[in-house]
Amino acid sequence: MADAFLSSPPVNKNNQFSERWMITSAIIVIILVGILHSVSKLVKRLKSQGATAASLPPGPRGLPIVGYIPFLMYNGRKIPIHRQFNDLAAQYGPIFKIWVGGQLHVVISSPALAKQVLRDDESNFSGRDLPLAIRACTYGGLDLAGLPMGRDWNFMKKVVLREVLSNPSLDRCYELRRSVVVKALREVRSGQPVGVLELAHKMVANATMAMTWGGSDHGDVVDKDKTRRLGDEMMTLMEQPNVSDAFPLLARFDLQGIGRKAAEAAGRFDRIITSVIQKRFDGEGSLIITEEGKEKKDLLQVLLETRERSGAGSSLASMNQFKALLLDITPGGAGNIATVIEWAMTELVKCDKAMTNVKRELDDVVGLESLVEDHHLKKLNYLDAVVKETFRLYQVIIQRQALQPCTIGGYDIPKKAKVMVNAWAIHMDPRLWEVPTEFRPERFLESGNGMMPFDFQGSNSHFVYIPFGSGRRICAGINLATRMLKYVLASLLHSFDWKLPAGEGGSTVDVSDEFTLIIKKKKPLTIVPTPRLSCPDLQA
Ligand code: HEM
Repeated sequence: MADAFLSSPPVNKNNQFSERWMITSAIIVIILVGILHSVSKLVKRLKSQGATAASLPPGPRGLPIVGYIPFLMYNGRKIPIHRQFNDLAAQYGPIFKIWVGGQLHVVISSPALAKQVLRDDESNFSGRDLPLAIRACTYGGLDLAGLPMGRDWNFMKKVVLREVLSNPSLDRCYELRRSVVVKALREVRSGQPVGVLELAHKMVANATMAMTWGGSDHGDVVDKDKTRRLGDEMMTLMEQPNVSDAFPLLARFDLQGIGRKAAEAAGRFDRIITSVIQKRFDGEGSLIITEEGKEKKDLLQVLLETRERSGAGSSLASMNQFKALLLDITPGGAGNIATVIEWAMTELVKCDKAMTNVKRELDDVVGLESLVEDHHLKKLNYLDAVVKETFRLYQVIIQRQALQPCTIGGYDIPKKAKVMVNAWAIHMDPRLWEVPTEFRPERFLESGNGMMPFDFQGSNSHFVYIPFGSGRRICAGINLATRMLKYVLASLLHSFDWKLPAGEGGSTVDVSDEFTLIIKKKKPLTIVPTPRLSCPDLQA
């Protein structure tokens, strides 16, 4: 972040130093004034809500004004935030606080307290404090993840769960994702190293776009690669730490330029989505007729028909909310899925036993003469366990905001405090999981320990397993995420044998991670494919 402050362009070599010094000093003064103002406002707010420092959760001392930011960012070891929070929980307990600039963050690391936040007291913890870049990219927070829980959110969530991303709707657009995935498999060359994240991202993002609005294969409206790159650009901006988020008074200065860049990228994305929707209103490209003569609807078509039925033009059905929802699906959801695929492949190339088991199951269920198809997925139990175990190891922090002052675990939580459930810490707790750091898909196949079977809702595992959050604000894309992830992962594993490049062994694979909005692999996984199917579909 410091670099961003100091990187104003030099005008003249001779006075470069004094120019920089003046700009830097000016920025520092603005920051200090802004920070002091934010802090004094916050102290007043806390006092007015009756929360005293003594009744807040315990936590590490930060520095005046900036709070704990320097320790999180410059601790010399670059430890990702989910791991730092886990270390702090070991010191301060399952609920602790830190100040990030003028903002109070409360971090939760136990199933019982997660249940209170996500389920028992969910309407109070249903807020989301959106970073400015996310607001800029989602029409001011109009996407489903950003909308406050209320009439519009209820309507949109119902539309998504019952119509757009329901299983029947995803069945209807299977051909659209299949054609993209098969095309990408055909492009994989035997013996040539493949960057797994890049390939998975291309497959998932293009397939998601094809499912969502038909893509360029069906209507020549959108250049898929260009749109995917634009989506990446937006995601990168959303993930960047922004000083304006920690010190809202500085937001108007947009010191890092993140707000401006995000608004500009969002404008370009909006033009794409608007042109796609306009074509639909003009009656173009709404239905796809497959080779078997069946009509298939893409997700946008389902969305527009639902909007029509619900009375188009009402505030509930505001067009920007619908457009923002498309952004949740792609690029938002697609990026998450590709990241989890890279983690799953990483664990499998490291673990011969799991790789052998998953391949044996694919051979039994699918056979070496066929590609994986959607209908096979329900029978792939070991693959299901691999996916669940990958979610356990690489899941993330669930972010909410308190809408009213309240208490958790006996501590006061003031209104507007950011409440973060560190799902990763819960998934890694040795009191809850046997050898939690080990990749062991079998733990999701076993039964009889009183907590099985694990699902993705949180409640039947007593909040020990919460990769998609829980309660009414639970992830809206579970169906799409799990079906797409299993389909792409199974297709890659069944179509090719994957080996590490010469000289690398399973034990040497780098598994270091970093936290942005999700847990990402720091060093991309590169592996080498050898075809294993005698299947005409793969011969282009
Ligand atoms: C690997 C895949 C994914 C993971 C691990 C994941 C995880 C999550 C988590 C942890 C939350 C917060 C839930 C809470 O606050 O309790 C969430 C919310 C959400 N996710 Fe996902 N997600 C994934 C994929 C997707 C996809 C593909 C979509 C596509 C539509 C999606 C759409 C959403 C939306 C709209 C919300 C906000 C729901 C609300 O606030 O009501 N996610 N997701």
